[in-house]
Amino acid sequence: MKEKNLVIVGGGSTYTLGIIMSLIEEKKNFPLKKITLYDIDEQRQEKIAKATEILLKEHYPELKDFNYTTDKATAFSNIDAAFVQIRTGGLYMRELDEQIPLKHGAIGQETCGAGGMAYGLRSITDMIELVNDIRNYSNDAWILNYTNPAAIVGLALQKEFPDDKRILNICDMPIAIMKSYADLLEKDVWELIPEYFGLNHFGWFSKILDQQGNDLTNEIKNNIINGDFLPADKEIANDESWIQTFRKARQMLIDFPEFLPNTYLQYYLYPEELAKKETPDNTRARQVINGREKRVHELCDHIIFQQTTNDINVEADIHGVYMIRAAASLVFNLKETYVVMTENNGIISNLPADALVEVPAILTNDGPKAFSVGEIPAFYKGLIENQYAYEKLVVEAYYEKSYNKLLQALTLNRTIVHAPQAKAILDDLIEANKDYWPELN
Ligand SMILES: NC(=O)c1ccc[n+]([C@@H]2O[C@H](COP(=O)([O-])OP(=O)(O)OC[C@H]3O[C@@H](n4cnc5c(N)ncnc54)[C@H](O)[C@@H]3O)[C@@H](O)[C@H]2O)c1
Ligand SMILES: O=P(O)(O)OC[C@H]1O[C@H](O[C@H]2[C@H](O)[C@@H](O)[C@@H](O)O[C@@H]2CO)[C@H](O)[C@@H](O)[C@@H]1O
Ligand SMILES: [Mn+2]
Repeated sequence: MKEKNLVIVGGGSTYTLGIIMSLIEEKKNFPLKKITLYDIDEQRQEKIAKATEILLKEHYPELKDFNYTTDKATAFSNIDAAFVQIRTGGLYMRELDEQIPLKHGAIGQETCGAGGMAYGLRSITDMIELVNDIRNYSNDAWILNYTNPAAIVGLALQKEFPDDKRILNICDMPIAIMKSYADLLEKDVWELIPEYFGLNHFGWFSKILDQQGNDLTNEIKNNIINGDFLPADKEIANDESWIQTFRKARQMLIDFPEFLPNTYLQYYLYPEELAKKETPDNTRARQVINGREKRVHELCDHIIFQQTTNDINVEADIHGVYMIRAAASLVFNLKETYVVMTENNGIISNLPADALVEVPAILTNDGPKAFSVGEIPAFYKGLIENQYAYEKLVVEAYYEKSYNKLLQALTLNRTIVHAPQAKAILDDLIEANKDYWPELN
């Protein structure tokens, strides 16, 4: 395989070091000539980049070039793939996204409900600009976007770049859940073949098969109902919030036993219960600031101080490996199957054609080729249509600068429902996001 050039956009992200470690482990699957980190925050990126430089020198000596920059021309010229992982407004704004709805009794969450809507309206402008910038310099590069809320960002990109077939919106949640299934079954996650349908952070596994075609679904369901379903990926295995989230899958399965749920459905199925559990001074953003962000920055400081990675474990994580293998399948036309987002166009036959559905697809150099799902039952169809209407209204509201459409969107969202509550949350979010959102009519 000919070596490729990769840029990681949002180089200062808490995920970059994990991606680099995963690129090291996956170098045979996705051989690289050059890695570039790009960020708008020079200082935040520098810490990660300096540690990355040492890591790569010691573990990826074959790599011909590593650099980090805030210059778009340097970052985006002559690249084959871009991983995009930005956070407009940073963790500071994430905390407000989580606290503001909570103040009004609703779920505060990074991608679900009102918090997700606020984050979506912030992300769209930057994501459109980034895609245009990348296309200015590298017209054929594959753009893997996992900037959140991926459902809303993905819909906006689909609207803005309808003819660009080299943008793939992708999320690691399905594979992270499959990793937990694999642990229950004492199998390797890559041996499992998923049948999955829905929207991003809003879907279900209808079946899990092994490589021989044996159906493992009932065994998984029994294990979840009779055992303790826990996060398995090392990144989240000891994280109390993720432990509680995975455990909630048992309740979802008892209440709705037909399909295996994405863990994010907890926010839509039990909104009042989950909102009551949240505390405004310790929402997830605060936990990430005191947890993953602190851990990653301390690790970088340690590597930079020692000028070696000799005393640390260089370990890939499921998030990084998933993005890298999916990218390799696109770039090298490997025709492997991954759960990704793609325009519906009849894949789920009783959902709108323009919905951005999350389903298994073969990743080729001509883009994702999704397997047909067919008709889905009324309960799932109803839930998805409601959620899709919310997502679509958010994107329309962004383009039309429409207060009214945002109010409609929030009122539709299952984490809110009540119009006066939606209005109060929206008014507070407008104030908090005045530096980021379009001015509404
Ligand atoms: N879809 C998924 O499965 C998935 C999984 C993990 C993370 N994510 C997403 O990845 C992103 C990064 O998460 P994080 O917690 O590491 O956040 P973070 O704040 O630590 O990192 C984001 C980085 O992006 C930079 N940035 C912001 N705007 C930018 C722009 N316009 N251009 C270039 N860089 C910019 C910031 O300076 C920061 O260094 C978030 O959107 C998060 O939701 C998605
Ligand atoms: O609350 P956070 O910031 O810890 O996580 C939010 C993200 O959660 C999912 O992704 C990952 C997680 O980020 C990562 O560390 C991994 O090891 O496990 C999680 C589940 O796969 C989600 O898919 C992302 O969209 C969220 O941003
Ligand atoms: Mn995700």
